[in-house]
Amino acid sequence: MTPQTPRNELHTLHWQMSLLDNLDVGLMVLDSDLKVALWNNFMVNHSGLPSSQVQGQSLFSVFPELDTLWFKRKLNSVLTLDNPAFMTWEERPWLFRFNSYRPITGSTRWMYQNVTLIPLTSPDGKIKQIGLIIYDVTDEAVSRQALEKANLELSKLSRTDHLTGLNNRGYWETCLQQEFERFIRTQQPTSLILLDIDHFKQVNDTQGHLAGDAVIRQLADIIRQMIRTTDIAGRYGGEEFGILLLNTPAVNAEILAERLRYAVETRPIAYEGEQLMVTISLGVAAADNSFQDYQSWLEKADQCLYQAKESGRNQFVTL
Ligand SMILES: Nc1nc2c(ncn2[C@@H]2O[C@H](COP(=O)(O)OP(=O)(O)OP(=O)(O)O)[C@@H](O)[C@H]2O)c(=O)[nH]1
Repeated sequence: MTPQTPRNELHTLHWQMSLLDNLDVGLMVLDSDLKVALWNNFMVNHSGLPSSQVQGQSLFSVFPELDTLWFKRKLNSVLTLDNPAFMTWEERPWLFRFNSYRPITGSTRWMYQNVTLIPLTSPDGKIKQIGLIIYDVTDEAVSRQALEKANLELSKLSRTDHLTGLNNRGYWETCLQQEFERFIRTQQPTSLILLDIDHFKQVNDTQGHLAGDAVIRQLADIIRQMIRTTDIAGRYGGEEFGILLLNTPAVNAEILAERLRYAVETRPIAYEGEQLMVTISLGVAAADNSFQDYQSWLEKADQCLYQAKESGRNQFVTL
């Protein structure tokens, strides 16, 4: 070693510290008694606390809002197992409640963080410390959440009927199939109502297609108001609707069928200053072990609906 070496090492250490200080990630070192030993500029800027105010202080006295029990357990496991640990924003959005200053993500108030905890050992292997690296992942978190929201919206749209907001035929039929399979497994009573607007062609022909649409929407509203949250309603065809009633025997499904029939018969539909009156016919069929598949169940309800039409409309039929 030349006499210059210590000065060179000091010099190297100095610029290394300067680099660490100016990294765009949070760096901090905790002693084994959880006092702060290093606090870089990122932490100063985002916490508003200068190094002089934090260094040598217990982390938990500087940040009383930290979840002490949980975080101490994490820190202790890093110290005792000598293994790094990671915390992602999906588990906990942030460790330190710093404001978010990201320009493209003005929608969030707090900075989302990923945190890495690293066990640090002194050259003699005796003194243990923990290094914390805090990453600002606000942009990633916000765009991921926006994407998830958009996907949810898309999947909702793909199973929704545009005119009524009820489930569309494809999705509703999938539910029907699932519920039929559940019935076979559990033998819990499950019923199905198919309903259709009477002489709907006349509404279209005399009042126009838009009036017809208003009638379909109003009927969907009545269905929505009258069913339970566990029931599943869908627009099966043009002016035909299906309702799946979970945990409901036919006798109770008939009560709902009659309530719907009565509500439609007695509630005039306002359309462009006119009061339109319509009626509906309904077929009610409970799931049965004799059905081969869900289509047989649907056919049974359709036969009932057909009989209701044949018997004069504005009524329900159960077979
Ligand atoms: N306005 C409107 N009409 C529709 C829609 N979908 C289907 N229709 C009409 O619904 C009518 C169905 O007529 P039909 O199947 O003959 O039955 P109906 O006149 O209701 O007679 P019954 O069912 O026997 O009482 C047709 O005129 C279709 O054009 C829709 O989304 N909007």
